[in-house]
Amino acid sequence: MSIARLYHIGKTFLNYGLDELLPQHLQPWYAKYLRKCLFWLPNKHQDKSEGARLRLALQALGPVWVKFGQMLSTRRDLLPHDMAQELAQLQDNVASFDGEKAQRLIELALELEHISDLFEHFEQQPLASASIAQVHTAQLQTEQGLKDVVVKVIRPDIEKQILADLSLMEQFAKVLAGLVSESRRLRPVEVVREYRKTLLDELDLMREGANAIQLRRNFEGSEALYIPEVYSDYSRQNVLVMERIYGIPVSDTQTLEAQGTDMKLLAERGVEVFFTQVFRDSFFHADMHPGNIFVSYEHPENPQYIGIDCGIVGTLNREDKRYLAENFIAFFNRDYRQVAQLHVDSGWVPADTCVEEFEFAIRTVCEPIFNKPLAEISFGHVLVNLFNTARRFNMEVQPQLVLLQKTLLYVEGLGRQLYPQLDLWQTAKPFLEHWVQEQVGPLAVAKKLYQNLPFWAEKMPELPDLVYQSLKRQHHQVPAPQSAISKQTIQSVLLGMAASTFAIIAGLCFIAELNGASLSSALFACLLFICAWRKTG
Ligand SMILES: Nc1ncnc2c1ncn2[C@@H]1O[C@H](COP(=O)(O)OP(=O)(O)OP(=O)(O)O)[C@@H](O)[C@H]1O
Repeated sequence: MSIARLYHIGKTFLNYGLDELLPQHLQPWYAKYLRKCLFWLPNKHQDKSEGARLRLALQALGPVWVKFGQMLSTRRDLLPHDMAQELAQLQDNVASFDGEKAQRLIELALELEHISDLFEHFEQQPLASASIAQVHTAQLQTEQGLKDVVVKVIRPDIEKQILADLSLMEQFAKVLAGLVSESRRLRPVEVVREYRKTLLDELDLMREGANAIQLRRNFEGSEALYIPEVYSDYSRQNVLVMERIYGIPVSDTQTLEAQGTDMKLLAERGVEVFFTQVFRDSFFHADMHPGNIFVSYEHPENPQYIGIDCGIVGTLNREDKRYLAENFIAFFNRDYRQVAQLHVDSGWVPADTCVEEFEFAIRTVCEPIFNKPLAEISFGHVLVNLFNTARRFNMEVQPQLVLLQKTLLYVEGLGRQLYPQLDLWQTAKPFLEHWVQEQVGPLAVAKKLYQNLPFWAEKMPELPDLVYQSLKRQHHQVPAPQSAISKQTIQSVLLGMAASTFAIIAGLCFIAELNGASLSSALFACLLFICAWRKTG
């Protein structure tokens, strides 16, 4: 750890008066004493608000801290609203690095003698430059002809810098948590650890490439979302080559309106794409800030999103998805008992939680939200409130849910910016209800049968053998008078098995939309079940 860097960080903190963010009565005496000793580092920005001072300090400390501030701005569950708003203004204003250097890095990574061995034309002047990577345009000869591509390359030596700053950040977080017990509520160590993981993931472009390929596959042929093609043969840990897209930045509402984009449809599609990613695919783009979303120039009446930068993605398991969907539905039905019960059932809060008390707490926090018209309610804020309440009842922090809530806030903000009257609940409700229905309705049963089919297909040939052996055993063991009854039982078992087979066939035909075959198989299954039942009598 560099002493000079440590001093620089401490100086910046004090010059922006960040020590004053902690109320005096919470500061231990030795911290106050130390502050007095450092008299030559006064707060030079007393005229500014706390949020503005924090924003400026992070900006002064460089990209790793700026990105940290950007991440914090999305943690509305941890920060006061005005501070989060301030931090949301943080933009990475980084100078680009030398284009020739970028070219050399690409040549080295792709083992090229010269960049022209692979690319027809490589533009040394970067198209964009961000804190971690820089993007250059080029043309690539592919099987489909000459294609416009972009080459993303990680800044040289950035990893060392990031690791050094991250370890300093971790030390600060530990000191803060140790010195001021009140600050533990903000879980500084945990927040920094989460940030570390996100940042280190972003340093691996192979990972980003793989995520983009998966998302592209999930939305193949979709009218709502397009993900550019990744040329994985030319992807390395620090270099990513992908199709160049031409689109209107989603924040440029003026151009979108000028070309006659159906803004309502565009806003609704944003919500639809998000819920599809979460509930259908369990794989969602979790870095949906406006710089990563474009809208195609084509078909403004049927607008299509284009998504880039798939470095951060989230996933949810089946149970999380189901409880989440049911939570939303219960919440919008104002069924707080159900919300509380779902939190217990899902294991998000301990099993011994008093459901009545929890229900009451949720009601207290959430009922005021319904003072607004339904169309104005934010799903993201509903989740923030729910999680904050649940945390008081010892809910463990679930990183996948935090990521989801953060993305939801982005999606909502974006949707309302495009079309202020966007009714999120009306857009999402049919989707959620349909999804829940699919999980518990007859289709779900049929699907489960379908999923278990390989197991039954494997076991089926063994069944006659098993029945035969069981008959043989009975024949040897059971005394004569009872064998007549056993025969009936066996017949009933066999009929039951045949009935089950036809029920499975009916389910499969239903999935394959062969309704006639499904109905007749179902009828036949019923008939066999009745026969089996009569045999038991
Ligand atoms: N496939 C593409 N086609 C056209 N432009 C692109 C493409 N990919 C990236 N860009 C441009 O490069 C910019 C930076 O790309 P990207 O967001 O992937 O980099 P980043 O380093 O992850 O930035 P940040 O972390 O700030 O989001 C984008 O905002 C966009 O302008």
